[in-house]
Amino acid sequence: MRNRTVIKADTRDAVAECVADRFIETVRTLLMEPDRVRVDVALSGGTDGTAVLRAINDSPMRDTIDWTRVHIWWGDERFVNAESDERNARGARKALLNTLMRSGAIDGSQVHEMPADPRTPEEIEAADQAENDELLARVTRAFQATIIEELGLKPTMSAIEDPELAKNHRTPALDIAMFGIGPDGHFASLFPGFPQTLIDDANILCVGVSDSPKQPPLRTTLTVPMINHSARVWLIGSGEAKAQAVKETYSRRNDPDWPASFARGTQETIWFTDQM
Ligand SMILES: O=C1O[C@H](COP(=O)(O)O)[C@@H](O)[C@H](O)[C@H]1O
Repeated sequence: MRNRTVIKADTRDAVAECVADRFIETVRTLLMEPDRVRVDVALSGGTDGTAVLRAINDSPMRDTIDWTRVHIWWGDERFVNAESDERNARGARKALLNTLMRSGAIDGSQVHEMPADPRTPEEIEAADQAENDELLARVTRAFQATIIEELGLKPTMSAIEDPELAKNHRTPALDIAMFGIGPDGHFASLFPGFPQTLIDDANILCVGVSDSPKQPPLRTTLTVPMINHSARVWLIGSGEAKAQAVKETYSRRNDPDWPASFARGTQETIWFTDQM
């Protein structure tokens, strides 16, 4: 098993601060690598994910990062109107990104939001599951093309026969992917017993969920193959409500009933908690 670690802090706030400190230090270190052009990170919504972003925002070390070379992604998103408070991206803007954008440290081209629902409330109300599935399939296919364009070329490029061409292609990979863990053990929008959790085709990087057990029902999410190409996968679960999920997801391997048990970074996989 590749590098599974638990980092424990005493309180929920201390967990968020600990992740924030590690995030800042890791990004700074990566940006110092001689060949490094940029760092790509995936953020999370939810209570823990948003607390981490606030802690980064409040850190005296925040501005020691050269944010002009940091690109922002999300592990999952709620497929609702772009301005909805339910959007993980909107939560992230309020907690951190607005500060960075206002100061000019980050610009819009570095922020890669997952798609929002373009429909009117009436159209959403009238849509059936088949229409939702079709729309989600369409927008996630388009977003997958963005991932490939930004983070590497086609994940199947290793199959290309021309070795010279193949050398220039890499599997899309994030440098840091952070996830909150739900009390049911979900991470991103990969829920217990859901088929999306079981996708193991490396060509499928991003998919839709039209019947999420957690509101809102329509979502987009990175898949396990995409997540597990990340160098560093960080899972955050604080508070008593997450205690069992943290324990089960850390101690199990690839258990569909505890989706975060599938998480595995190529360099490190860390559970941050105040519970174990
Ligand atoms: O719906 C979601 O839930 C998880 C966990 O959220 P929490 O409120 O239980 O901490 C979150 O990580 C994910 O990004 C979000 O879409």
